[in-house]
Amino acid sequence: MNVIEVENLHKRYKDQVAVDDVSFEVRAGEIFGILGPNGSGKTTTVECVSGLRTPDRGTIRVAGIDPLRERDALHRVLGVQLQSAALPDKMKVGEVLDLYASFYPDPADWRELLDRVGLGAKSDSMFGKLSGGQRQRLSVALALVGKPRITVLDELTTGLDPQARRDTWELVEQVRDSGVTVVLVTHFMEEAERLCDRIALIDSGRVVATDSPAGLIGLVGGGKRASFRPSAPVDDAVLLALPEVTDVTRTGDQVVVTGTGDLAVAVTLALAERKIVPGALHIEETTLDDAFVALTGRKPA
Ligand SMILES: Nc1ncnc2c1ncn2[C@@H]1O[C@H](COP(=O)(O)OP(=O)(O)OP(=O)(O)O)[C@@H](O)[C@H]1O
Repeated sequence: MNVIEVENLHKRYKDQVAVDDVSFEVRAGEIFGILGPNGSGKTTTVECVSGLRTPDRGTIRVAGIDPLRERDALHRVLGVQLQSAALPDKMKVGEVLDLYASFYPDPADWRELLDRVGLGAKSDSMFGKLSGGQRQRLSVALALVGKPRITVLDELTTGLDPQARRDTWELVEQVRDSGVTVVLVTHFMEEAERLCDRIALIDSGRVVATDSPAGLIGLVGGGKRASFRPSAPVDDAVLLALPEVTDVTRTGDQVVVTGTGDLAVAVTLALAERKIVPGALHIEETTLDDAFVALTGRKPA
């Protein structure tokens, strides 16, 4: 079942087209990633979905609700955490939650919510004293205080250290596992690959592809990559003749072979038959980064 449907969304700011033509569906119970480099139109897209901006064209439905026409109904099903929520430094965490809870007719028990996001001991702390990771956790609690069916989390881990980022990822999974559909906006390929059930890959205001992380990687041939420095010259044709190999590129004396299956074994055997040693052999799985580069023709920002 789809809980969000976006069709042909277009939004321009004066002479800047932020969202050119974006369509996607979000299914109930998934973590859906909106992934793309800075400035690709992700925030504008979710602001339109959240009823905070008026699209120039296109249709949006959130649990069947038109975000612009039925704001109160939207408010009941969708909890939003947008980038850099500004809260007064001197406000206590508990006071912030009390305030947000007062916006809803039937709010969640915010103390329980604070425990869930790992801030149970912080209700008397001032917002200004929280670390970056704690602020992000609080922002997740604020997005959930209205007991939404769907939540939008925008650039949740930007600026966090690796441990805080991993903790936040676990929290997002817990939110999904508690039955809330999550729309996760991110420009971190690794984050999307690790967390999302499906991803809309966005570039310059357009959806380049929508699929599971494995599906996106599969779209570009998927599989593996082996790079090495051969001890003697080897023709591309020798490598391309192997059924596991789909492509061979070279940078200086380094050879990069992409393919599938037992790529490294096939390549090293073929080289061994010619008494060539693959120096500095390095084997990698194709990542979303690679898929992004292949699908857009450029590096992620
Ligand atoms: N309020 C605004 N007025 C004018 N231009 C804007 C405004 N908001 C965004 N833009 C421009 O629209 C484009 C898309 O921005 P948007 O914030 O939606 O992208 P994004 O993918 O979320 O990027 P980021 O991750 O950097 O926030 C950018 O070129 C941005 O400069």
